[in-house]
Amino acid sequence: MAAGADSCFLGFDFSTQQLKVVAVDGNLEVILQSSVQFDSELPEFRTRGGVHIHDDKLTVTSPALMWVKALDVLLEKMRNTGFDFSRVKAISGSGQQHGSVFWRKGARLTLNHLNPQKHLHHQLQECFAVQDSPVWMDSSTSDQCQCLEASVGGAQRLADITGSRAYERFTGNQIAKIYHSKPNEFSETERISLISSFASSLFLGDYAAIDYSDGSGMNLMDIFEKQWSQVCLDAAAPQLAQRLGDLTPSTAVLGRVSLYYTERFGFPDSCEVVAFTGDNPGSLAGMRLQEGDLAVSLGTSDTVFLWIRDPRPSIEGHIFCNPVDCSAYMALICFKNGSFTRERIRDECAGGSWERFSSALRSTPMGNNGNLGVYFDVMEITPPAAGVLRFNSEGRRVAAFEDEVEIRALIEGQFLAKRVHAEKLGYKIIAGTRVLATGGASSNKDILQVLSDVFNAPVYTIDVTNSACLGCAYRALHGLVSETGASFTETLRNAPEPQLAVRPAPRAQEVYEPLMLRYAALEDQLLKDLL
Ligand SMILES: Nc1ncnc2c1ncn2[C@@H]1O[C@H](COP(=O)(O)OP(=O)(O)O)[C@@H](O)[C@H]1O
Ligand SMILES: O=C(CO)[C@@H](O)[C@H](O)COP(=O)(O)O
Repeated sequence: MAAGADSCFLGFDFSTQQLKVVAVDGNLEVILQSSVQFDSELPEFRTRGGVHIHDDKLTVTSPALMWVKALDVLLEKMRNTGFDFSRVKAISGSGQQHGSVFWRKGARLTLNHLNPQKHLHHQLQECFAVQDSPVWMDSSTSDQCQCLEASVGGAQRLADITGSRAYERFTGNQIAKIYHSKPNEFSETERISLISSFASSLFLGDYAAIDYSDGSGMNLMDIFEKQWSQVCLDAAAPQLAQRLGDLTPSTAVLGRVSLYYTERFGFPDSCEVVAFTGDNPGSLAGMRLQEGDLAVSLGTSDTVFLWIRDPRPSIEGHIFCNPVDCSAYMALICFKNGSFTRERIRDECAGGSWERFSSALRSTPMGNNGNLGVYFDVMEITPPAAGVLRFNSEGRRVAAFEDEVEIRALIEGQFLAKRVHAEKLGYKIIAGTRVLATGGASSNKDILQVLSDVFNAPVYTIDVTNSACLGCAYRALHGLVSETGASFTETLRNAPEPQLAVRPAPRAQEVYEPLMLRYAALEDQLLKDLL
């Protein structure tokens, strides 16, 4: 696409631990990256890792106002670096998936009349019927999940409609919980947004539609018809369709930025807002995933995802509508024990240093001399189990490993799980397979080496660890031309290609093939023991 070099596109990501932004110019070069860490830069909200874990250890929320204030701070940071907002032709963005924002009656009017002289968080503080938004780490809605599956005819039937069986963190089940446990707040709610559509609403100055791709993570949308499933809506709460508003293609232009941004920051009044989406769909765009590639995101959560044409929903994993091609889909598997578990082991076994953590990986052999572990500090999503288990080379359970062995056992266990579950979904590693890695931990080459060895495939990365932001800057650009039929791939053909980061070691296949079988058997045993 011929976008002038002096034009610019912004991609925001409202993720679990921070708000981030990437700006690319018309030549697709990254010209700015910035972020606001919730814990350290907005300490007044008292989050740890961006969230509040409640006393039941199952309910996990974040204050909706924290995300608003983070946007105030981020835009001011950008202005202070001299960023020229008048160049911005379009913006888009993403949010951690599944989380929900409950707007109070009257909030739309406030959004429509934002005063450019004041901060957003001052104007929107009364706008949330539920102050603490449920987020993806919540696993408190097992009852609602059972109820939803029963009302549509079972887990597989629900997956056939929505792309996933019922999952605790999925928005429909979270809405059902709020409807039953906070009836007053629910009746005060005029609109329910995903975090992605909440964020685009802030820029539009009006309620923004939920896009097909992030909408697929709600257990409420028919992913084939691309509309709300009435039977699912009815199972969650009454009159839900009007509270959710319309769905929209992920490539749609929703409208122009509100006057608030043109007057306060100097955005041009022609600046378009392209539908925001989920952070994993955003990453698919940022890494410009091709069919056959496997993406591994090592953010707060770990995820594995693929581009697929012919979706066959099952009771494990998720199918989402594809964010850049309306006729395609993406498959995703999510692991909750990702970065926080790596940080715990880093603190306990490497004195809090990633460098020492890495050096332990370098000094221990592939296969860890047969020592293997499962590290589910909190109830895992894939598979639904909790606990930390360690086994020595004879398959006997042991209470502890030495520090270096523990570090390798954690990382090998995490990646063996990813390969085992990707293969369960039908994915086969073949010659030519590329593993594309992203997220905070993808900056660690020693972690990537283990990933490459376990998958016996080369691992590629892009320059920007936050591929969701980059992908959304790309999506902003593509949104401007998508109505002409221009494909995302064609529009972004000149964007930088992912670069080879590491190759598998020669004996990797020989070492990890048997370990995969051992790991799969171990997980099966863990699940049987729980029954
Ligand atoms: N050198 C490193 N090695 C391993 N993990 C790292 C390293 N640097 C950062 N991380 C991890 O990256 C995580 C943040 O990843 P990020 O993708 O930014 O998260 P999110 O988008 O979910 O907010 C941190 O929690 C941290 O554990
Ligand atoms: O629940 C899921 C995906 O289904 C998570 O992947 C969230 O989308 C959180 O993302 P990060 O903040 O970890 O990137």
